[in-house]
Parts: sequence; structure tokens; C-alpha cells
Amino acid sequence: MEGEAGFREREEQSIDDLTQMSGIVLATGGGVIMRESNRNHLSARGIVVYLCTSVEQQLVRTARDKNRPLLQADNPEKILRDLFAVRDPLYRSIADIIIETDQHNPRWVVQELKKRIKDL
Ligand SMILES: Nc1ncnc2c1ncn2[C@@H]1O[C@H](COP(=O)(O)OP(=O)(O)O)[C@@H](O)[C@H]1O
Ligand SMILES: O=C(O)C1=C[C@@H](OP(=O)(O)O)[C@@H](O)[C@H](O)C1
Repeated sequence: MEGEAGFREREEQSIDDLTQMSGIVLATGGGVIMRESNRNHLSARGIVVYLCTSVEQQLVRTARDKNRPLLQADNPEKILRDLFAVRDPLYRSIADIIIETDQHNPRWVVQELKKRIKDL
């Protein structure tokens, strides 16, 4: 296995490649925000949307998910809290649009996002 370091290298290259395309929606992995080069590419080349979700709600939504390597641990709540503390300010620092999703279903989030993009 390549481990997280190898994954982050490939992720950085992919972000550089994909952010040069136009007319796409790019749903990144949550950890993309950690590297400065990713933050720069995303903020300079597109509209950045932060779908903000509380740790409590993240726990509900990921409870049965086996495909999130970082959460396959004894205490996913602590992991999510620690990640949120580091990442939330970084997401906010490059977001053009921030939408709180806790109380809303995906359909509402999409409608809200369409309005907010029009208003930019
Ligand atoms: N607004 C929402 N309301 C309810 N469930 C949601 C909402 N957004 C996402 N989910 C659910 O939460 C889980 C994680 O969503 P996902 O889009 O994979 O998040 P991310 O891409 O940020 O990791 C999925 O099961 C998804 O169906
Ligand atoms: O938060 C992270 O560091 C990661 C989240 C994953 O994406 P999702 O946010 O889609 O789960 C994926 O990029 C990788 O497992 C690392």
C-alpha cells in the first residue's frame, strides 16, 4: 500500500489537472484542503463551495460507512473533532460560498447553491 503520503501526492497532481478544466463540478476529498498548493489551485481556478456539517451530523452520516480509511478506528468522534478543528478554518479561508447542511436535505442544498451562485 502507498500510505497517506503517496495518496496526497497523487491527489495534489489530480487537483492541478482537474482545476484546469472548465465547466465541471469537482467534489474533492475532505483532506484536500491541507496542502497550500491545492488551496491555491481551487481558489484561483473555480468557485469554491463549502458544505459545512457539524461533527454530530458527520457521525450520523458516516456511521455505517466502511469506505473512509481515516474513520476505521475505535474513536471516530475524536478523529472527526480533531479534523474539524484544523480543517474548518481552512475551508472557510477559500470558500466563495458556505452552506450549512445539518438541517437540510440534499435537494434543498442544491436549490440554495444555485441561488447563491447566481448572486455571486
Ligand atoms: N444534506 C444532506 N442530508 C442528509 N444526508 C446527507 C446530506 N449530504 C450528504 N448526506 C449523506 O451523508 C453521507 C456523506 O455524504 P458525501 O456526499 O459522501 O460527503 P463528502 O463527499 O463530504 O464526504 C452520504 O451517505 C450522503 O448521502
Ligand atoms: O478527509 C480525508 O483526509 C480523506 C477523505 C476522503 O474523501 P471523502 O471526504 O470523500 O471521504 C479521501 O480523500 C481520503 O480517504 C482522505
